[in-house]
Amino acid sequence: MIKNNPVLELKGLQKIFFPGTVNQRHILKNIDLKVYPGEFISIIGNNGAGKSTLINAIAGALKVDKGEIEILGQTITKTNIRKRANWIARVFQDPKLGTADQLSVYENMVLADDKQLSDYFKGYDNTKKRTQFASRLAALDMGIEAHIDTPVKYLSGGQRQALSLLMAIIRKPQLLLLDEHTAALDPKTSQTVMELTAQLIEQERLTALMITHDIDDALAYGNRLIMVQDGQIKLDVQGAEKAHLLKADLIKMFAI
Ligand SMILES: Nc1ncnc2c1ncn2[C@@H]1O[C@H](COP(=O)(O)OP(=O)(O)OP(=O)(O)O)[C@@H](O)[C@H]1O
Repeated sequence: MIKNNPVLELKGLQKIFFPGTVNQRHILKNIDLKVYPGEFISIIGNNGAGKSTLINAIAGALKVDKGEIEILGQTITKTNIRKRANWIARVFQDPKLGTADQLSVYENMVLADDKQLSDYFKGYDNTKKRTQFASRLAALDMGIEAHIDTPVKYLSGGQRQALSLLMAIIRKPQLLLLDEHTAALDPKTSQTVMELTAQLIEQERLTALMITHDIDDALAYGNRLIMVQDGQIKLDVQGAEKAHLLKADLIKMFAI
């Protein structure tokens, strides 16, 4: 099968914290990875394995010491986090991080959709945009559309995380990074947001990397699974191989 060009390519990524000191820690050890359009990759691994460091490096929140990062064949290793936001969107574990507390749901969505930001504040009739946003909120089926003018701080954690997700994808990013984005939610809400995530990724044909500690979710969702151990990719499976993976086998691998 001929594959498209990768959306993301990591070449020999290395990160060492506190180099040259007694606290030196080699966290990313020569990571090579190609991520193709439409892939939805779960990333699992022990605490401290380097998963968030990897995501931070891709998003531009952290500088790497060695290696290259490419998006759609363009090297972005030295591109700052703001510019990378043109291609990369992110949803964090804490629902509070993806939205602005004091602003309404509508205002938050305006900021996320900031291409026409000036239009919104020039007093234009934004009825069309409001209707569009309301219908996208209604599609989430989390009751947020009824609160479109409510400050986000009054939403539940699940509603807020669903809104963060919608805001992250509103401009169709080339790459969506999900950093344990359901971990702070109760089990039922976590499952609702997880299903919503999978649905949106499929509908919008997004490419996504999702860190999770939930092995069941890592197995049930996405079409590829990566295990990071001690700063290296220890397992990388997709398709039928992923579908046949057993939870017990993965748990055994954690112990190695
Ligand atoms: N900015 C930093 N400065 C120094 N050390 C850091 C920094 N960020 C992460 N580390 C260390 O790097 C190691 C890997 O952290 P990282 O957050 O990437 O792990 P993780 O796999 O995401 O773990 P978890 O599942 O617990 O979130 C940890 O030991 C952490 O303390």
